Amino acid sequence: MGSLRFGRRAVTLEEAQRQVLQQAQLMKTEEVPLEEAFGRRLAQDMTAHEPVPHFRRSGVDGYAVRAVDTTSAAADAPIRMEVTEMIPCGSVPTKAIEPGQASRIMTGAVVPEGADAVIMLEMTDRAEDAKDGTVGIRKAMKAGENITPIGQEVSPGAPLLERGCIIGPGEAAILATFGFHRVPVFQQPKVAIFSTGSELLPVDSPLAPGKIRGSNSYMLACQVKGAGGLPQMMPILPDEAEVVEKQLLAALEWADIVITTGGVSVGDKDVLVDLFERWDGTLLFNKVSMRPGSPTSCGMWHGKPLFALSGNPGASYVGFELLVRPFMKASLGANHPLLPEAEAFLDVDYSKGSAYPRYVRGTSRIEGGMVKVRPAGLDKSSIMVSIKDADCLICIPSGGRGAAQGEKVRIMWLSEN
Ligand SMILES: Nc1nc2c(c(=O)[nH]1)N[C@H]1C(S)=C(S)[C@@H](COP(=O)(O)OP(=O)(O)OC[C@H]3O[C@@H](n4cnc5c(N)ncnc54)[C@H](O)[C@@H]3O)O[C@H]1N2
Ligand code: MOO
Ligand SMILES: [Mg+2]
Repeated sequence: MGSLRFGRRAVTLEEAQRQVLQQAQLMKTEEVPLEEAFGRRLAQDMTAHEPVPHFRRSGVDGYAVRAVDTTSAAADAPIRMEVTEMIPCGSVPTKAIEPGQASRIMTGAVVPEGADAVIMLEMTDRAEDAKDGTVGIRKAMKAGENITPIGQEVSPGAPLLERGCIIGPGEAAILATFGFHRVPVFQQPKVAIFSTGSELLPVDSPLAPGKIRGSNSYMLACQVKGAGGLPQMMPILPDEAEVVEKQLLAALEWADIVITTGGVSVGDKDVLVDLFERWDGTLLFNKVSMRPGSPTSCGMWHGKPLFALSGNPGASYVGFELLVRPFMKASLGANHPLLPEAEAFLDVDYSKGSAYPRYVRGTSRIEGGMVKVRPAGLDKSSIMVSIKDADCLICIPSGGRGAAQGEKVRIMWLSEN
Protein backbone atom coordinates (compact mmCIF):
# COMPACT_ATOMS: atom_id res chain seq x y z
CA MET A 1 0.00 0.00 0.00
CA GLY A 2 1.52 3.30 -1.04
CA SER A 3 2.10 6.40 1.04
CA LEU A 4 -0.54 8.38 -0.85
CA ARG A 5 -3.32 6.21 0.52
CA PHE A 6 -2.99 7.44 4.09
CA GLY A 7 -1.89 10.69 5.68
CA ARG A 8 -3.29 12.83 2.93
CA ARG A 9 -3.38 16.57 3.57
CA ALA A 10 -6.82 18.05 3.01
CA VAL A 11 -7.04 21.41 1.26
CA THR A 12 -10.07 23.62 1.68
CA LEU A 13 -12.60 23.68 -1.14
CA GLU A 14 -11.64 27.28 -1.87
CA GLU A 15 -7.97 26.29 -2.16
CA ALA A 16 -8.85 23.34 -4.41
CA GLN A 17 -10.95 25.62 -6.62
CA ARG A 18 -8.16 28.17 -6.78
CA GLN A 19 -5.68 25.52 -7.86
CA VAL A 20 -8.01 24.09 -10.48
CA LEU A 21 -8.87 27.51 -11.92
CA GLN A 22 -5.18 28.39 -12.09
CA GLN A 23 -4.72 25.52 -14.54
CA ALA A 24 -7.59 26.56 -16.80
CA GLN A 25 -6.57 27.88 -20.21
CA LEU A 26 -8.99 29.31 -22.73
CA MET A 27 -10.10 26.82 -25.36
CA LYS A 28 -9.25 27.53 -28.98
CA THR A 29 -11.92 29.32 -30.96
CA GLU A 30 -13.89 28.36 -34.05
CA GLU A 31 -16.47 30.04 -36.24
CA VAL A 32 -19.88 28.42 -36.61
CA PRO A 33 -23.11 29.45 -38.35
CA LEU A 34 -25.37 31.44 -36.02
CA GLU A 35 -27.96 28.68 -35.86
CA GLU A 36 -25.30 26.26 -34.62
CA ALA A 37 -24.06 28.69 -31.98
CA PHE A 38 -27.04 28.34 -29.61
CA GLY A 39 -25.84 27.32 -26.14
CA ARG A 40 -22.20 27.88 -27.06
CA ARG A 41 -19.94 30.48 -25.43
CA LEU A 42 -18.91 33.52 -27.42
CA ALA A 43 -15.15 33.78 -28.01
CA GLN A 44 -14.86 37.56 -28.37
CA ASP A 45 -16.50 40.78 -27.25
CA MET A 46 -19.02 42.11 -29.75
CA THR A 47 -19.53 45.81 -30.43
CA ALA A 48 -22.22 47.58 -32.45
CA HIS A 49 -21.03 48.73 -35.86
CA GLU A 50 -24.45 50.15 -36.79
CA PRO A 51 -27.17 52.05 -34.94
CA VAL A 52 -30.47 50.34 -34.10
CA PRO A 53 -32.76 51.44 -35.54
CA HIS A 54 -30.78 52.81 -38.46
CA PHE A 55 -33.66 54.99 -39.68
CA ARG A 56 -36.37 56.98 -37.93
CA ARG A 57 -38.95 54.26 -37.37
CA SER A 58 -42.70 54.56 -36.98
CA GLY A 59 -44.04 52.83 -33.87
CA VAL A 60 -47.65 52.71 -35.05
CA ASP A 61 -49.84 52.35 -38.12
CA GLY A 62 -51.16 55.81 -38.95
CA TYR A 63 -50.10 59.07 -40.55
CA ALA A 64 -46.72 60.83 -40.43
CA VAL A 65 -47.28 64.55 -39.80
CA ARG A 66 -45.63 67.76 -38.63
CA ALA A 67 -46.65 68.18 -34.95
CA VAL A 68 -46.97 71.98 -35.39
CA ASP A 69 -49.70 71.42 -37.98
CA THR A 70 -51.83 69.56 -35.40
CA THR A 71 -51.83 71.96 -32.43
CA SER A 72 -55.48 72.89 -32.81
CA ALA A 73 -56.69 69.39 -33.69
CA ALA A 74 -59.31 67.80 -31.42
CA ALA A 75 -61.71 64.86 -31.58
CA ASP A 76 -64.60 67.17 -32.47
CA ALA A 77 -62.45 69.51 -34.61
CA PRO A 78 -60.36 67.44 -37.01
CA ILE A 79 -57.77 69.16 -39.18
CA ARG A 80 -57.74 67.95 -42.76
CA MET A 81 -54.39 67.22 -44.33
CA GLU A 82 -53.36 66.26 -47.82
CA VAL A 83 -52.21 62.62 -48.02
CA THR A 84 -49.05 62.48 -50.13
CA GLU A 85 -48.26 58.73 -50.32
CA MET A 86 -48.47 55.40 -48.56
CA ILE A 87 -45.24 54.08 -46.93
CA PRO A 88 -45.23 50.35 -46.23
CA CYS A 89 -42.51 48.57 -44.21
CA GLY A 90 -39.36 47.90 -46.19
CA SER A 91 -39.73 50.78 -48.62
CA VAL A 92 -38.36 54.30 -48.57
CA PRO A 93 -40.55 57.44 -48.59
CA THR A 94 -40.32 59.38 -51.84
CA LYS A 95 -41.81 62.66 -50.62
CA ALA A 96 -40.91 64.98 -47.75
CA ILE A 97 -43.80 66.24 -45.63
CA GLU A 98 -44.60 69.89 -46.27
CA PRO A 99 -46.94 72.04 -44.11
CA GLY A 100 -50.47 70.66 -44.26
CA GLN A 101 -49.40 67.24 -45.54
CA ALA A 102 -49.43 63.71 -44.08
CA SER A 103 -48.21 60.30 -45.32
CA ARG A 104 -50.00 57.07 -44.58
CA ILE A 105 -47.38 54.91 -42.79
CA MET A 106 -47.12 51.41 -41.31
CA THR A 107 -45.52 50.24 -38.04
CA GLY A 108 -41.79 49.76 -38.59
CA ALA A 109 -41.62 51.89 -41.75
CA VAL A 110 -39.31 54.84 -42.42
CA VAL A 111 -40.70 58.19 -41.26
CA PRO A 112 -40.45 60.69 -44.12
CA GLU A 113 -38.35 63.86 -43.99
CA GLY A 114 -40.22 66.79 -42.57
CA ALA A 115 -42.50 64.67 -40.36
CA ASP A 116 -41.81 64.66 -36.60
CA ALA A 117 -44.77 62.66 -35.29
CA VAL A 118 -46.94 59.73 -36.31
CA ILE A 119 -50.58 59.79 -35.34
CA MET A 120 -52.32 56.46 -34.73
CA LEU A 121 -54.86 55.44 -37.32
CA GLU A 122 -57.56 55.33 -34.63
CA MET A 123 -57.09 59.09 -34.01
CA THR A 124 -57.85 59.97 -37.61
CA ASP A 125 -60.88 60.00 -39.89
CA ARG A 126 -60.68 57.35 -42.49
CA ALA A 127 -58.92 58.92 -45.47
CA GLU A 128 -60.68 56.41 -47.71
CA ASP A 129 -64.00 58.05 -46.80
CA ALA A 130 -62.78 61.42 -48.02
CA LYS A 131 -63.07 61.80 -51.76
CA ASP A 132 -60.50 64.60 -51.87
CA GLY A 133 -57.37 62.64 -50.82
CA THR A 134 -57.22 64.16 -47.34
CA VAL A 135 -57.25 62.72 -43.84
CA GLY A 136 -58.79 64.21 -40.71
CA ILE A 137 -56.37 64.49 -37.74
CA ARG A 138 -58.30 64.41 -34.45
CA LYS A 139 -55.50 64.83 -31.90
CA ALA A 140 -52.78 67.40 -31.22
CA MET A 141 -49.41 65.65 -31.50
CA LYS A 142 -46.15 66.34 -29.70
CA ALA A 143 -42.88 66.37 -31.64
CA GLY A 144 -41.28 62.92 -31.55
CA GLU A 145 -44.47 61.08 -30.68
CA ASN A 146 -44.53 57.47 -31.97
CA ILE A 147 -41.15 57.81 -33.67
CA THR A 148 -38.12 55.77 -32.57
CA PRO A 149 -35.06 57.92 -33.25
CA ILE A 150 -31.97 56.53 -34.98
CA GLY A 151 -29.77 54.66 -32.48
CA GLN A 152 -32.28 54.84 -29.61
CA GLU A 153 -31.91 51.13 -28.90
CA VAL A 154 -28.21 50.77 -29.70
CA SER A 155 -25.75 53.44 -30.79
CA PRO A 156 -22.68 52.61 -32.88
CA GLY A 157 -19.71 51.55 -30.77
CA ALA A 158 -21.90 50.38 -27.89
CA PRO A 159 -20.85 47.10 -26.26
CA LEU A 160 -23.23 44.30 -27.25
CA LEU A 161 -22.00 40.99 -25.86
CA GLU A 162 -19.11 39.92 -23.65
CA ARG A 163 -16.68 37.16 -24.44
CA GLY A 164 -17.70 34.03 -22.57
CA CYS A 165 -21.43 34.69 -22.55
CA ILE A 166 -23.73 31.82 -23.48
CA ILE A 167 -25.62 32.38 -26.71
CA GLY A 168 -29.27 32.18 -25.67
CA PRO A 169 -32.36 33.77 -27.22
CA GLY A 170 -31.42 37.36 -26.42
CA GLU A 171 -27.85 36.94 -27.64
CA ALA A 172 -29.03 35.18 -30.81
CA ALA A 173 -31.37 38.10 -31.56
CA ILE A 174 -28.53 40.59 -31.13
CA LEU A 175 -26.17 38.59 -33.36
CA ALA A 176 -28.86 38.30 -36.04
CA THR A 177 -29.76 42.00 -35.86
CA PHE A 178 -26.15 42.98 -36.50
CA GLY A 179 -25.62 40.44 -39.26
CA PHE A 180 -23.21 38.12 -37.46
CA HIS A 181 -24.20 35.04 -39.43
CA ARG A 182 -20.96 33.30 -38.50
CA VAL A 183 -20.13 33.47 -34.82
CA PRO A 184 -16.77 33.06 -33.05
CA VAL A 185 -17.26 30.57 -30.22
CA PHE A 186 -14.94 28.62 -27.97
CA GLN A 187 -14.37 25.03 -29.01
CA GLN A 188 -16.16 22.61 -26.70
CA PRO A 189 -13.80 20.69 -24.44
CA LYS A 190 -13.72 16.97 -25.15
CA VAL A 191 -14.17 15.16 -21.86
CA ALA A 192 -13.33 11.48 -21.41
CA ILE A 193 -15.38 9.91 -18.61
CA PHE A 194 -14.20 6.68 -17.00
CA SER A 195 -15.90 4.73 -14.26
CA THR A 196 -13.65 2.42 -12.32
CA GLY A 197 -14.62 -0.62 -10.32
CA SER A 198 -14.95 -4.35 -10.90
CA GLU A 199 -18.47 -4.22 -9.44
CA LEU A 200 -19.77 -2.12 -12.34
CA LEU A 201 -21.97 -3.57 -15.06
CA PRO A 202 -22.98 -1.93 -18.34
CA VAL A 203 -26.52 -0.51 -18.23
CA ASP A 204 -27.93 -3.17 -20.51
CA SER A 205 -26.86 -5.97 -18.15
CA PRO A 206 -29.09 -7.90 -15.78
CA LEU A 207 -28.01 -7.58 -12.16
CA ALA A 208 -25.61 -10.19 -10.77
CA PRO A 209 -24.59 -10.90 -7.16
CA GLY A 210 -22.32 -8.14 -5.80
CA LYS A 211 -22.55 -6.14 -9.02
CA ILE A 212 -24.37 -2.89 -9.82
CA ARG A 213 -25.04 -1.00 -13.03
CA GLY A 214 -22.68 1.96 -13.34
CA SER A 215 -24.64 5.21 -13.28
CA ASN A 216 -21.96 7.81 -12.67
CA SER A 217 -20.73 7.97 -16.27
CA TYR A 218 -24.21 8.79 -17.52
CA MET A 219 -24.77 11.37 -14.80
CA LEU A 220 -21.41 12.99 -15.47
CA ALA A 221 -21.93 12.95 -19.23
CA CYS A 222 -25.14 14.94 -18.67
CA GLN A 223 -23.27 17.38 -16.46
CA VAL A 224 -20.46 17.76 -19.01
CA LYS A 225 -22.95 18.40 -21.80
CA GLY A 226 -24.77 21.02 -19.74
CA ALA A 227 -21.48 22.72 -18.94
CA GLY A 228 -20.73 23.08 -22.66
CA GLY A 229 -18.43 20.09 -23.17
CA LEU A 230 -18.47 17.08 -25.46
CA PRO A 231 -18.70 14.02 -23.20
CA GLN A 232 -17.26 10.72 -24.30
CA MET A 233 -18.20 7.77 -22.13
CA MET A 234 -15.31 5.34 -21.96
CA PRO A 235 -15.27 1.63 -21.12
CA ILE A 236 -15.51 0.68 -17.45
CA LEU A 237 -12.02 0.30 -16.01
CA PRO A 238 -10.99 -2.62 -13.80
CA ASP A 239 -9.21 -2.07 -10.48
CA GLU A 240 -5.76 -2.57 -12.04
CA ALA A 241 -3.37 0.36 -12.06
CA GLU A 242 -1.48 -0.64 -15.24
CA VAL A 243 -4.69 -0.95 -17.25
CA VAL A 244 -6.01 2.33 -15.85
CA GLU A 245 -2.74 4.09 -16.66
CA LYS A 246 -2.73 2.80 -20.23
CA GLN A 247 -6.37 3.74 -20.86
CA LEU A 248 -6.08 7.20 -19.33
CA LEU A 249 -2.90 7.96 -21.27
CA ALA A 250 -4.65 6.95 -24.49
CA ALA A 251 -7.54 9.29 -23.64
CA LEU A 252 -5.15 12.15 -22.91
CA GLU A 253 -4.10 11.96 -26.57
CA TRP A 254 -7.43 13.40 -27.71
CA ALA A 255 -9.35 14.60 -24.62
CA ASP A 256 -9.05 18.06 -23.09
CA ILE A 257 -10.19 16.79 -19.69
CA VAL A 258 -10.27 13.33 -18.15
CA ILE A 259 -12.69 12.43 -15.38
CA THR A 260 -12.65 9.22 -13.40
CA THR A 261 -15.04 8.12 -10.70
CA GLY A 262 -14.35 5.65 -7.97
CA GLY A 263 -11.23 4.06 -6.60
CA VAL A 264 -9.90 7.17 -4.97
CA SER A 265 -10.31 6.49 -1.24
CA VAL A 266 -8.35 4.20 1.07
CA GLY A 267 -9.68 0.81 -0.03
CA ASP A 268 -7.25 -1.90 -1.10
CA LYS A 269 -8.66 -1.72 -4.59
CA ASP A 270 -8.74 2.05 -4.86
CA VAL A 271 -6.88 2.10 -8.11
CA LEU A 272 -6.55 5.83 -8.75
CA VAL A 273 -4.47 6.08 -5.60
CA ASP A 274 -2.18 3.39 -7.04
CA LEU A 275 -2.00 5.33 -10.28
CA PHE A 276 -0.92 8.52 -8.49
CA GLU A 277 1.91 6.47 -6.93
CA ARG A 278 3.31 5.49 -10.30
CA TRP A 279 2.39 8.20 -12.81
CA ASP A 280 4.55 11.05 -14.12
CA GLY A 281 1.86 13.71 -13.60
CA THR A 282 1.61 16.42 -10.94
CA LEU A 283 -0.91 15.98 -8.16
CA LEU A 284 -2.63 19.24 -7.21
CA PHE A 285 -4.50 17.76 -4.25
CA ASN A 286 -5.76 14.36 -3.14
CA LYS A 287 -8.12 15.36 -0.37
CA VAL A 288 -10.57 18.24 0.03
CA SER A 289 -12.10 19.27 3.33
CA MET A 290 -15.67 18.81 2.14
CA ARG A 291 -18.46 16.31 2.42
CA PRO A 292 -19.33 14.59 0.20
CA GLY A 293 -16.27 13.95 -1.88
CA SER A 294 -13.42 14.32 0.59
CA PRO A 295 -11.13 11.92 -1.36
CA THR A 296 -11.61 13.95 -4.57
CA SER A 297 -8.24 14.31 -6.27
CA CYS A 298 -6.94 16.33 -9.17
CA GLY A 299 -3.69 16.40 -11.05
CA MET A 300 -2.18 17.62 -14.29
CA TRP A 301 -0.96 14.97 -16.68
CA HIS A 302 0.55 15.79 -20.05
CA GLY A 303 -0.85 19.31 -19.72
CA LYS A 304 -4.43 18.11 -19.16
CA PRO A 305 -6.38 17.91 -15.92
CA LEU A 306 -7.37 14.56 -14.48
CA PHE A 307 -10.27 14.87 -12.07
CA ALA A 308 -10.52 11.76 -9.91
CA LEU A 309 -13.96 11.98 -8.35
CA SER A 310 -15.27 9.74 -5.60
CA GLY A 311 -17.26 6.73 -6.68
CA ASN A 312 -20.22 7.40 -4.46
CA PRO A 313 -22.82 8.98 -6.78
CA GLY A 314 -23.58 11.93 -4.49
CA ALA A 315 -19.88 12.69 -4.07
CA SER A 316 -19.26 12.32 -7.77
CA TYR A 317 -22.10 14.72 -8.62
CA VAL A 318 -21.04 17.35 -6.10
CA GLY A 319 -17.35 16.99 -6.99
CA PHE A 320 -18.20 17.78 -10.60
CA GLU A 321 -20.28 20.83 -9.67
CA LEU A 322 -17.69 22.28 -7.31
CA LEU A 323 -14.50 21.55 -9.26
CA VAL A 324 -14.99 20.30 -12.83
CA ARG A 325 -17.75 22.68 -13.90
CA PRO A 326 -15.79 25.76 -12.73
CA PHE A 327 -12.75 24.50 -14.64
CA MET A 328 -14.83 24.00 -17.78
CA LYS A 329 -16.52 27.39 -17.42
CA ALA A 330 -13.18 29.13 -16.99
CA SER A 331 -11.82 27.34 -20.09
CA LEU A 332 -14.85 28.63 -21.98
CA GLY A 333 -14.28 32.23 -20.93
CA ALA A 334 -16.98 32.55 -18.24
CA ASN A 335 -16.35 35.54 -16.00
CA HIS A 336 -17.77 33.85 -12.92
CA PRO A 337 -16.84 30.18 -13.09
CA LEU A 338 -17.91 29.22 -9.56
CA LEU A 339 -21.50 28.35 -8.68
CA PRO A 340 -23.48 31.50 -7.85
CA GLU A 341 -24.20 31.89 -4.14
CA ALA A 342 -27.15 33.22 -2.19
CA GLU A 343 -28.55 33.23 1.33
CA ALA A 344 -31.48 31.05 2.29
CA PHE A 345 -33.29 29.82 5.37
CA LEU A 346 -33.24 26.20 6.46
CA ASP A 347 -36.71 24.70 6.35
CA VAL A 348 -35.81 21.79 8.64
CA ASP A 349 -33.22 20.96 11.28
CA TYR A 350 -29.99 19.58 9.89
CA SER A 351 -28.42 18.03 12.91
CA LYS A 352 -25.59 16.05 11.30
CA GLY A 353 -22.28 17.56 12.37
CA SER A 354 -19.12 17.08 10.39
CA ALA A 355 -15.39 17.66 10.66
CA TYR A 356 -15.60 19.14 7.17
CA PRO A 357 -18.01 21.67 5.66
CA ARG A 358 -20.93 19.93 3.98
CA TYR A 359 -22.41 20.69 0.59
CA VAL A 360 -25.81 19.14 0.93
CA ARG A 361 -27.90 18.60 -2.18
CA GLY A 362 -30.91 20.82 -1.52
CA THR A 363 -34.36 21.65 -2.83
CA SER A 364 -35.44 25.28 -2.65
CA ARG A 365 -38.80 27.02 -2.60
CA ILE A 366 -39.83 30.64 -2.29
CA GLU A 367 -42.10 31.58 0.60
CA GLY A 368 -43.02 35.14 1.48
CA GLY A 369 -40.24 36.41 -0.76
CA MET A 370 -37.64 34.31 1.05
CA VAL A 371 -35.70 31.33 -0.24
CA LYS A 372 -36.22 28.27 1.93
CA VAL A 373 -34.15 25.13 1.51
CA ARG A 374 -34.16 21.57 2.72
CA PRO A 375 -32.07 18.52 1.86
CA ALA A 376 -33.29 16.97 -1.38
CA GLY A 377 -33.34 13.52 0.22
CA LEU A 378 -31.41 11.30 2.55
CA ASP A 379 -28.09 13.10 2.74
CA LYS A 380 -25.57 10.33 2.22
CA SER A 381 -22.94 10.36 -0.45
CA SER A 382 -23.98 6.88 -1.59
CA ILE A 383 -27.55 8.06 -2.30
CA MET A 384 -28.21 8.56 -5.99
CA VAL A 385 -31.98 8.83 -6.24
CA SER A 386 -32.35 12.37 -4.84
CA ILE A 387 -29.82 14.03 -7.15
CA LYS A 388 -32.62 14.80 -9.58
CA ASP A 389 -34.41 16.88 -6.93
CA ALA A 390 -31.47 19.12 -6.09
CA ASP A 391 -31.49 22.71 -7.34
CA CYS A 392 -28.87 23.98 -4.91
CA LEU A 393 -26.14 22.92 -2.53
CA ILE A 394 -26.72 23.91 1.08
CA CYS A 395 -23.44 24.86 2.76
CA ILE A 396 -23.33 23.59 6.33
CA PRO A 397 -20.22 24.80 8.17
CA SER A 398 -17.98 22.26 9.86
CA GLY A 399 -18.55 21.57 13.54
CA GLY A 400 -20.56 19.28 15.68
CA ARG A 401 -23.94 20.86 15.54
CA GLY A 402 -25.10 21.15 11.92
CA ALA A 403 -27.68 23.90 11.54
CA ALA A 404 -31.14 24.50 12.98
CA GLN A 405 -34.46 25.09 11.24
CA GLY A 406 -34.89 28.79 10.45
CA GLU A 407 -31.14 29.42 10.45
CA LYS A 408 -29.68 31.47 7.64
CA VAL A 409 -27.41 29.39 5.43
CA ARG A 410 -25.28 29.97 2.37
CA ILE A 411 -26.42 28.12 -0.73
CA MET A 412 -24.93 27.58 -4.16
CA TRP A 413 -27.31 27.44 -7.09
CA LEU A 414 -27.05 24.47 -9.40
CA SER A 415 -27.85 25.28 -12.97
CA GLU A 416 -27.63 23.67 -16.34
CA ASN A 417 -24.70 25.72 -17.58
N1 LIG B 1 -11.92 3.54 5.59
C1 LIG B 1 -12.43 4.50 4.84
N2 LIG B 1 -13.37 4.20 3.97
C2 LIG B 1 -13.89 5.16 3.19
C3 LIG B 1 -13.45 6.48 3.33
C4 LIG B 1 -12.44 6.76 4.27
O1 LIG B 1 -12.01 7.91 4.42
N3 LIG B 1 -11.96 5.75 4.99
N4 LIG B 1 -14.01 7.43 2.57
C5 LIG B 1 -15.39 7.20 2.17
C6 LIG B 1 -15.82 8.20 1.30
S1 LIG B 1 -15.99 9.71 1.97
C7 LIG B 1 -16.15 7.94 0.02
S2 LIG B 1 -16.92 9.12 -0.95
C8 LIG B 1 -15.88 6.69 -0.61
C9 LIG B 1 -15.04 6.98 -1.85
O2 LIG B 1 -14.86 5.82 -2.50
P1 LIG B 1 -14.08 5.72 -3.86
O3 LIG B 1 -13.99 7.04 -4.50
O4 LIG B 1 -12.83 4.99 -3.61
O5 LIG B 1 -15.09 4.90 -4.75
P2 LIG B 1 -15.30 3.32 -4.82
O6 LIG B 1 -14.70 2.70 -3.63
O7 LIG B 1 -14.86 2.85 -6.12
O8 LIG B 1 -16.87 3.26 -4.76
C10 LIG B 1 -17.61 3.80 -3.71
C11 LIG B 1 -19.08 3.43 -3.91
O9 LIG B 1 -19.56 4.02 -5.10
C12 LIG B 1 -20.07 3.03 -6.00
N5 LIG B 1 -19.73 3.40 -7.38
C13 LIG B 1 -18.50 3.52 -7.89
N6 LIG B 1 -18.53 3.84 -9.17
C14 LIG B 1 -19.82 3.91 -9.51
C15 LIG B 1 -20.50 4.18 -10.73
N7 LIG B 1 -19.84 4.44 -11.84
N8 LIG B 1 -21.84 4.20 -10.71
C16 LIG B 1 -22.53 3.92 -9.57
N9 LIG B 1 -21.93 3.67 -8.39
C17 LIG B 1 -20.60 3.64 -8.37
C18 LIG B 1 -19.34 1.79 -5.59
O10 LIG B 1 -20.00 0.63 -6.01
C19 LIG B 1 -19.27 1.94 -4.08
O11 LIG B 1 -20.50 1.58 -3.52
O12 LIG B 1 -15.14 5.84 0.21
C20 LIG B 1 -15.59 5.82 1.57
N10 LIG B 1 -14.87 4.84 2.29
O1 MOO C 1 -16.75 12.28 1.48
MO1 MOO C 1 -17.43 10.81 0.77
O2 MOO C 1 -17.04 11.46 -0.79
O3 MOO C 1 -18.83 11.64 0.89
O4 MOO C 1 -18.71 9.88 1.54
MG1 LIG D 1 -13.07 3.01 -2.63
